[in-house]
Amino acid sequence: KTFLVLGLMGTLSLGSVYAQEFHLQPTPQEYQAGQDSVMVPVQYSLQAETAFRETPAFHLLNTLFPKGEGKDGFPVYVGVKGDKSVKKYVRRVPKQAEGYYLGIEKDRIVIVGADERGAYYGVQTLAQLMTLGKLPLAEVTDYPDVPYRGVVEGFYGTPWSHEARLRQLEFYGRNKMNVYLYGPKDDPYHSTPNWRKPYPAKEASQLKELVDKANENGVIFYWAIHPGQDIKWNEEDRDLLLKKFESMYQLGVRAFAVFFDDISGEGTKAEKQAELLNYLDDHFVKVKGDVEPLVMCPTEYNKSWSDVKGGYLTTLGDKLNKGIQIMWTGNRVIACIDKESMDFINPLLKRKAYIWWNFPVSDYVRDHLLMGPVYGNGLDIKDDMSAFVSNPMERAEASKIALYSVADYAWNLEKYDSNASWKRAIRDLMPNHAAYLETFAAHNSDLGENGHGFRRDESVALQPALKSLLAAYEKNGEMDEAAYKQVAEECDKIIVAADRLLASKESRELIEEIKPWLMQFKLIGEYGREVLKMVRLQKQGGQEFVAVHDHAQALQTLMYEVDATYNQNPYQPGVKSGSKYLLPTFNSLFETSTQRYNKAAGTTLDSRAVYMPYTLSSNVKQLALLPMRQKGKGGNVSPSNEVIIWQAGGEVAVAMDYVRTLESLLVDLGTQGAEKNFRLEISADGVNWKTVDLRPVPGRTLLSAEVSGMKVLKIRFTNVSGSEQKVYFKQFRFVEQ
Ligand SMILES: CC1=[NH+][C@H]2[C@@H](O1)O[C@H](CO)[C@@H](O)[C@@H]2O
Repeated sequence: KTFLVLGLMGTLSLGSVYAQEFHLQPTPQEYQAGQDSVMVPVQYSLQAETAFRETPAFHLLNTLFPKGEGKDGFPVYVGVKGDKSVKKYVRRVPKQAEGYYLGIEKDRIVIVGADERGAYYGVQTLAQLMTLGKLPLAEVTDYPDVPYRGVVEGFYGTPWSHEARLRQLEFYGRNKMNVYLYGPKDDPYHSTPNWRKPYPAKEASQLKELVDKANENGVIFYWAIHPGQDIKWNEEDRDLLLKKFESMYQLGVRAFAVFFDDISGEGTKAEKQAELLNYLDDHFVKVKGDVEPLVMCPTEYNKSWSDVKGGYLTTLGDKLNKGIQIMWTGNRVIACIDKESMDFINPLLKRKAYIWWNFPVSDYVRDHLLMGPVYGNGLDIKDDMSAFVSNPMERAEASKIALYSVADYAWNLEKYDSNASWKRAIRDLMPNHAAYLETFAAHNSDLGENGHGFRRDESVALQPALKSLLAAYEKNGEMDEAAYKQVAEECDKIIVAADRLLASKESRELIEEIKPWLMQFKLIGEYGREVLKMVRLQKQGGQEFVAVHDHAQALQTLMYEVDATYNQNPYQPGVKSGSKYLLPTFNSLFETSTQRYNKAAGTTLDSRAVYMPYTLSSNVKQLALLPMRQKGKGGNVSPSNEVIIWQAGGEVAVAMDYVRTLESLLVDLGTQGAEKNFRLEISADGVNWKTVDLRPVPGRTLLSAEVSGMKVLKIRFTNVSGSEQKVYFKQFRFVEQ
């Protein structure tokens, strides 16, 4: 039970305010603070075995006191169960691994770990209490629910930088996370083609530095290999893999993993995978004697991909040496973990699954940031999993909001409170801008439509006002004044928050990561402000509506430009913000108010809310209504599944809002030889046309146009065969430079 009697007397004027919000992270199993406190000592005298001085706990302790260690300092008794120096307290120490007892008394501080890492965690907790300005007379009896807690850097996309990883490892130490698994999919020495090769000198020395940093912070650095796509099940590859592990061992790595996820072919065979892992276990791990248990990620790593009757999972469960950990992402690739998930997998694996939780990873929704609370995992499964590690975003600093709460959850499941933890995570990340970061994070948490169907809540506090404002106005043109006021105030908060964060001196690495989203966020706040004015003016019928409408459209264009300029990756390019409720609501209000104004004033103001720089026109009936899609820095005409009856001379044209420069253009009519019957033309002024070559892509019906560098205002594609053509309209897509 955690009860925080914080009746710390007036002496803690500043502290007592802060103390009200004070909360140890992660939430301890048991924390009892009395009425009294002692001054934070400026010096300490160490009462410990000499061996203690070699441990990370000592190095951390030694940084906590301004005047360091001295024989007249405040006595600090610290050690692990069995040490003479702390014998008196041994009964207070929890039996769980990594547990600790921390006692703050009038004349001493006592820290006893169940083991070395427990002592380190006791010092981390002391460090947090010392920020209170005075040390409460307190007792903390604490231990983790889940044995392994931390992060697997296992995402697709730009691997974290060396500096980002160093910062992460300190963060893990502070949050009592004890594992970091290095496995970035796009590191060529982790995966195919170079998993067989040792790292080049620079990368090798950086990895050594990471291992040292991890050790300092009580973190087990797991190096993972991802050989499955091209591994041969023979002695040569097995020995090459062993040699690679040996080269990593020479760099200081003492924990190893083998990932077989996202592969096809020979490498997916369970018997072979088990044979290899057992070989490594018997001939490397057990031989070295100072290496952590092996971890493996199976090819069938989630229930929706598993075929229990096929026997893949049961083969691993039956054949893998008992000490080897097997990872699991839950019922689907992206899924929250609950009791039912664990009851499915553990019997098959014949061990507690090592949870690889795919959140806040965003490599399948790269235009979104996942800054919301960590919620949806069961609070009743602490005894069902051997680990809970999070696969984060490629934006390391932005991932810390979720990672803070993952640490909180995995340490003490029953006491976990997702919303309270989320607020603390934000304050921990930006103490001086917490309110602004919370405003931003609240509206940047959902993923948008995605292939995994995984969604998150967003704009939770504002949702009701957004909904009732929209409903009142759209259904019967009424104004819900209370909702209007709340949304208007939120727009002001959004604009201020974006500016303050963009200009902040604090956490520059975070701001640089999320800058495009902050820019987009500000534009959304300004857009919302204008749209609210439009709604008000439309009801009054004032002429000023037009000017405000045009300003709102200008903001739509600026939002489009941000989306088309930044984060242009080949998967989900662009910058989406407030995409679940905030922006859709503003867009609906924009469209409805403009349509209503047009009707009343007989005007033809453009009521399309989502800025679209490209306009389709066609005299081919079945093409005329196909929507244009803007995607990243380019556009495409939505394909049609029908057979198109394309009359002789029929054409499809795309007009740009202003002259742009093309990089590439692809057309696919689903029939060979289409380039003989159709002509592609480009115009930079809408008057003069130039025919462009259409090159068939070998073996496909795809035609590629040589347009790189061409200025374009209009594109035209015409049936010049002189007769009707029956073709498909599978692709018409261009990319700008
Ligand atoms: C175990 C596993 N392997 C893949 C898969 O989960 O999906 C993740 C999210 O796309 C991706 O980052 C990861 O590399």
